[in-house]
Amino acid sequence: MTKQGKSKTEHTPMMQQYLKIKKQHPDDLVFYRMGDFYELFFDDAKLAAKLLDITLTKRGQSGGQPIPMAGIPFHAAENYIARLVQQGQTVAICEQIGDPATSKGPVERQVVRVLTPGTLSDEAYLQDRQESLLAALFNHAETWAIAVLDVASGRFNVLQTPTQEEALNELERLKPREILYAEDQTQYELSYQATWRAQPVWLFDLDSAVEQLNHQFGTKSLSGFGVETLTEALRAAGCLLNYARETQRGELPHVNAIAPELTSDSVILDSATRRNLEIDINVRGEESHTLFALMDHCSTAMGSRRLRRWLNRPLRDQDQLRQRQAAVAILLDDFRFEQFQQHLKPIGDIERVLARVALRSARPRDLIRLREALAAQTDLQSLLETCDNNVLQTLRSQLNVDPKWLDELRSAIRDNPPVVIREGGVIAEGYDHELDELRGLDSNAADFLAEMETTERNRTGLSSLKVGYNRVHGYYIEISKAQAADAPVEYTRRQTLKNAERFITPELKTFEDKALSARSRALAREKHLYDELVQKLAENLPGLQQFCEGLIELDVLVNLAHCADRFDWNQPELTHQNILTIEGGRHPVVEALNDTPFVPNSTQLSSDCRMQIITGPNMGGKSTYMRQVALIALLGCIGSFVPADRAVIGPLDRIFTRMGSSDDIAGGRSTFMVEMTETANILHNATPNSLVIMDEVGRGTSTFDGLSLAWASAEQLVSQVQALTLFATHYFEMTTLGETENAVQNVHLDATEHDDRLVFLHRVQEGPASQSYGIQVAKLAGVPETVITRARQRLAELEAQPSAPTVKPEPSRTAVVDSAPAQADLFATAQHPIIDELEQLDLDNLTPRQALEWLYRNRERL
Ligand SMILES: Nc1ncnc2c1ncn2[C@@H]1O[C@H](COP(=O)(O)OP(=O)(O)OP(=O)(O)O)[C@@H](O)[C@H]1O
Repeated sequence: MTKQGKSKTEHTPMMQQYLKIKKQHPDDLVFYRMGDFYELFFDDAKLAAKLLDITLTKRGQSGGQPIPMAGIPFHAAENYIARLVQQGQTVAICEQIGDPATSKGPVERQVVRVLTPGTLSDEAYLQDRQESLLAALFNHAETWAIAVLDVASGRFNVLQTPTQEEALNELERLKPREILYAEDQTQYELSYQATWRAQPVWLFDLDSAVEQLNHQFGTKSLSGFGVETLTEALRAAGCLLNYARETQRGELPHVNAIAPELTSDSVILDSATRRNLEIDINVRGEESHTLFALMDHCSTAMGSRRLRRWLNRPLRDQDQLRQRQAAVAILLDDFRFEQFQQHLKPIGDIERVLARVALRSARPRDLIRLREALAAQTDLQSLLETCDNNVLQTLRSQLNVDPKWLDELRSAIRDNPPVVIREGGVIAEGYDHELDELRGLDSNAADFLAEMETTERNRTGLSSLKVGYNRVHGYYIEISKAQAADAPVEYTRRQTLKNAERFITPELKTFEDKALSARSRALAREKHLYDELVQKLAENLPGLQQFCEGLIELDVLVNLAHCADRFDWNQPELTHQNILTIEGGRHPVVEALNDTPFVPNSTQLSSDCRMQIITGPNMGGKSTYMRQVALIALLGCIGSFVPADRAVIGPLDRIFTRMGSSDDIAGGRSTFMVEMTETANILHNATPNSLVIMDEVGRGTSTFDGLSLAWASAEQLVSQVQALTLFATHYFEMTTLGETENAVQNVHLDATEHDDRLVFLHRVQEGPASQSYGIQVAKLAGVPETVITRARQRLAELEAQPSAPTVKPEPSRTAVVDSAPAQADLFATAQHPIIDELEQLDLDNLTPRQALEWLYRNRERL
């Protein structure tokens, strides 16, 4: 049992206060403010000491037991809190709100904020180029609902899906740091670290959700947002809003709208596809060498976050995509994007600044950032004026903000203000008459002190005499130890230092009272003015948010133009025909990383050819080729130009990939199980508008099982599903599928042996591959020579067998294995040279001796 359980009367009054607060926050680490420290007690202290690697101490005794305690200096708390929250903890900040001078017993304290992984808005806790989202998941019957809020920007979305699997896919796309769910429902394993938090079921009540949301947006009905019928999503949204308010301990005025995200609007990418295409996380779970890492040259952090969101949610609305393309094309003209970049680069993260304005936690430097952004308005608008394009003209009008805000911020805030308003020095001179006057009194002090120092030094003849000020002890006259004994009698000792004594005089005391009061009045005035300014900005939030939205979208479009120019990408054509044509396509990331020139390849998928069966040696470039096709399609669906000489992209609804393999140890699934689950998902959900990438399906099991499964899956995809499919395989027999299915084309990647070296051509050519080169590739990879030699021998033996064992078809497999040849590996198809020679022997004209010699010679070769 923890010590918190002890009877209340056994604790000191302060501990009683602490325990009362802790009881209301059983799951949070309570940061209990004591002077210049936040203290944690009992189990909180032990956990924090472990997670932060700080010292665990003891504080006196309570209830007869020493109290475990860990302390964090107030001024360094942000860093510690950030580390705790990153590790999935929640922190309740409990401040002193009473006045210690007048309090009887412990000072009154209150939790002023709860920091949780999904509700952060302070700069110190957030990653620049990544959103930190809060979500709520709710399931009722056949509906799965997600509400998602970015507290740091105010964006609030809801969506519903008909299956759990799709809902989990959406969570994988959004990657919320914290997910709320009803306590009678389940939490799920996701591929990234998310904190799941159970909430009482009644918080998902529909009526109170609708009421809360209307209250939040100041509306009577939610129909204007297009979410009225999404009842399950509204229940999730209600619970989420309540939680966000609780943690912020206040209103969220920047959350002023809710928007539905319809899954039917986007090209769906499941989590396996997201991982395989390495959109913003590579297969090793890192950010490097991803499409996002390659493309992110956004000028602002908020632009980067938006680009990431676009890449993760490609769109189906071709009109919208064409408009984006047209905007990118205009920005490319005369390198216009470079001029925009110049003006966008100095702009800070005002999306988050505005959220902090709304939450009244904006710091002086936030306002400077806002000021800098507003200062770019005129230049950006006049640049946009020259762009004849709908999207860019809409952005231009979005950037319209009343110039009075820029004027106000210019006149109100000093150029290099301190980090916090606490010590003052933020409000500029000339902004407020009263403040200037109070400051005047304070600065006159400097003259007064200098004058006093001279007079007193002359009067006393003490050369070491100095007049000074320090925050703790106030004003003083300092005299060195050696001369201190000669201080005049009216000097009263105030403080003793190692080498000096400090004194006060009645005259200095009177001055001190006056100066300190002017200083504290000036500080109070400054704080008041600052709060008033933030309040005024907060009241004008929608206009500023619209300005910010305009900047973000402009930044992303400018970035797309930058990429098109830098990587030599071209504008794809979007069509309603169900085709995918690529000429001279490249894999953008492989191309950028490789030292050697990238070999472009073309692709043609249409009703005549719905599936390419791709064969070729390991390392030949099959995976790269297939990924490049998917990435080109994806880029086309965000409105970007693409790495190809020419591309025509039909209407896509989903991109599926089944590639590589990894154990899902956490989920308890073997490599083969993962492979088959992903294959099942594709076979169930792909449509003729889906792009399907299958890499080596079936390789995780025995040859015949694997080949049969690969065959049947491919057959189903091409004949029933009719999806646009790229199917790479090492099962050479798969290349005969085209004999029965017209819409199947064989292509291969090739290699040649040159001076005993294997050279990969990386060129996609028509027809099936003729050789596997597996052993040569193994040699390249450094497999020991003895093993390579033995492998060659074994290969020859296998190839020399008259025929490999045939499969006895089970009834259910008949269709597959009827046409599946006996030996299932590409190695086996190349005829051994000895058999070639044997076939060519002219037996009728061979002497017995010659025949025997031939036998001896060739036995040696085996
Ligand atoms: N078109 C290309 N141009 C230049 N280099 C390429 C090209 N395609 C692939 N490569 C290079 O070849 C390497 C191997 O390619 P990839 O992984 O696609 O081969 P693979 O055929 O899928 O191999 P495996 O069957 O072993 O998975 C890549 O890492 C890349 O460096």
